[in-house]
Parts: sequence; structure tokens; C-alpha cells
Amino acid sequence: MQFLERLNQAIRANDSMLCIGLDPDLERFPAHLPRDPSSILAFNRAIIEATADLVCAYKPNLAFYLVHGEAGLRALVETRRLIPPQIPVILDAKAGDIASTSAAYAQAFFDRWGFDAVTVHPYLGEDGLAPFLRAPGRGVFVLVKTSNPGAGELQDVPVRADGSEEPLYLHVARRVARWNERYGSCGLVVGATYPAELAAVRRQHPDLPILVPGVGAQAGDLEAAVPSGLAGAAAPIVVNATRSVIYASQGPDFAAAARAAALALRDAINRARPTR
Ligand SMILES: O=c1ccn([C@@H]2O[C@H](COP(=O)(O)O)[C@@H](O)[C@H]2O)c(=O)[nH]1
Repeated sequence: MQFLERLNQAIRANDSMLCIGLDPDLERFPAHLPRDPSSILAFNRAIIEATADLVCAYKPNLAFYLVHGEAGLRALVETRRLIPPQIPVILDAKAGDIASTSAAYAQAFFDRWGFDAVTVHPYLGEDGLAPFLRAPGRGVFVLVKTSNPGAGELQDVPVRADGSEEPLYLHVARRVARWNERYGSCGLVVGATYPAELAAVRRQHPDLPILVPGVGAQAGDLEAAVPSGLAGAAAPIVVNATRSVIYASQGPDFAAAARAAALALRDAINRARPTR
């Protein structure tokens, strides 16, 4: 089954376009857990058990596991195994290299670790991403307009192509749509912090799923982002929130607090959807 089909099934099953990020930060862990990588799995397990009926995906960010070396990687792999099989897991790796190196990444992320989708950057072009793009049944979310304050430094630079001028992020999105015609596995990443740009991407590409990080801790405007990402869309958005959900409380009630935050966010996303 294609990744997009599985994502749509999870959205329907939980009536949710919410993705929870799993970025373990020991400094922000509940006070009763040891500040040690051995706590990561217990923390993630509690968050997953408290929220699995509220999400359409989870998104662990590779950096937060790599920082703990072998223990961190073990926690990442075991976390992936904990997640119910009907919920897609997107590994946020922002990968992309020459083809032979990308092939090794794709083998590790998809075949060895069993992630359903990955984030990549487009800088090396199609041949650098092909090992991810052609992996059967997997999804590939390509960075288009990122959520950070400096996103525009490169992504808004005007480029001339095919006789007209447009910002680089729209040009990248157009390229991704072309790759999708070939491979059928593509999605886009556009930050909730840029709702106008999200609307522009969506107008051009109604058929591509869009991963939308930046609500919560980064203060992206959910009420603006959701309609921007869904107006006229035939494919979903996946709204990611990490710190605002998983660190909603540092007390022993952290999992219940994460559930309450996730429920409120799922419902807020649903209220902002232009059509149901
Ligand atoms: O443009 C992007 C791409 C990826 N991210 C990642 O998403 C989460 C966001 O965490 P919050 O705590 O909800 O801010 C994190 O893993 C980022 O690396 C992004 O924020 N923006």
C-alpha cells in the first residue's frame, strides 16, 4: 500500500491531522525520571500510549537520539517498534546526499529501522533523492518552506525557470510534484509560521500531502495555517507539534497532560478545517 493511502487511513481512523513529534530532551523530562538516556523509552512509551488514538502520525527527530550515541539509537529503534502499525512514523532526518550515500540512508531508515516516511532536503536534486523516492510504499517529505525565522534567506530567492520568475520554495515544490509523477511517494514540508506561503504551495499542488511543523512552541498560526493548507486540497496536511504536547507538564502527570494538549490541538485543527 502507498504511504499516502496509509496516512489517509490513519487520518480517518482517528479523525485527526495531528502528528506528535517525539524529540526527547532530558532537561525537559518529568522530574521523577532519571536524566539519563535510559529514560527515553519509558517517556516515549507513556506519550504514545496516552495519544495513539488522537494522531495520524508520529515524527521522531533523529538529532534528539543521535545526541545520546548508541543508547539514543537503541531508544529510537525501540520507540519505532512501540508505535501501533496502523500509525505512520515519519523520521525527521532532513537527509539528502549523492545517490550511493542516500541509498545507505534509505536502507537504514526504511529497511533496517522500519520507518514509513522520511524528511529530506532537495539541494542535491533528483538523483540524490531517488533511493528514498523509489522505496516501495514509503513516503518522502521534501523541505520546501521551513518554519524557522531565517527560512527566506535562501528559500525566498527569486529564480527564473521556464520563462518566469518565482521564489525558490515554489520552484522546489514544482520539482517535487514532477518527481511525484514518476515515483508517487512525495510530500512537501511547509511551516505553519508561513500561512501565505503554505496557501501558495497548496494552490499549485492540491494533490501532495504537506507536513506542517511550527505550531505550538514556534507560535505558528494554526487558524491561518489549516485553511491555507487545505483549501481546494485533494491531499491532507499533517500538522506537527512537539514541545507544546510532549512537555505540557514536567510533573508525574506528564502523559495525561500530553493527552490533554493533543486532544485540544486535534480538535482545534478539525475546527479550522474548511470542509469535513
Ligand atoms: O521546517 C521545519 C522542519 C522540521 N521541523 C521539526 O519539527 C519539530 C518541531 O518541534 P516543535 O517543538 O513543535 O517546535 C522539530 O523536530 C523540528 O526540527 C521544524 O520545526 N520546522
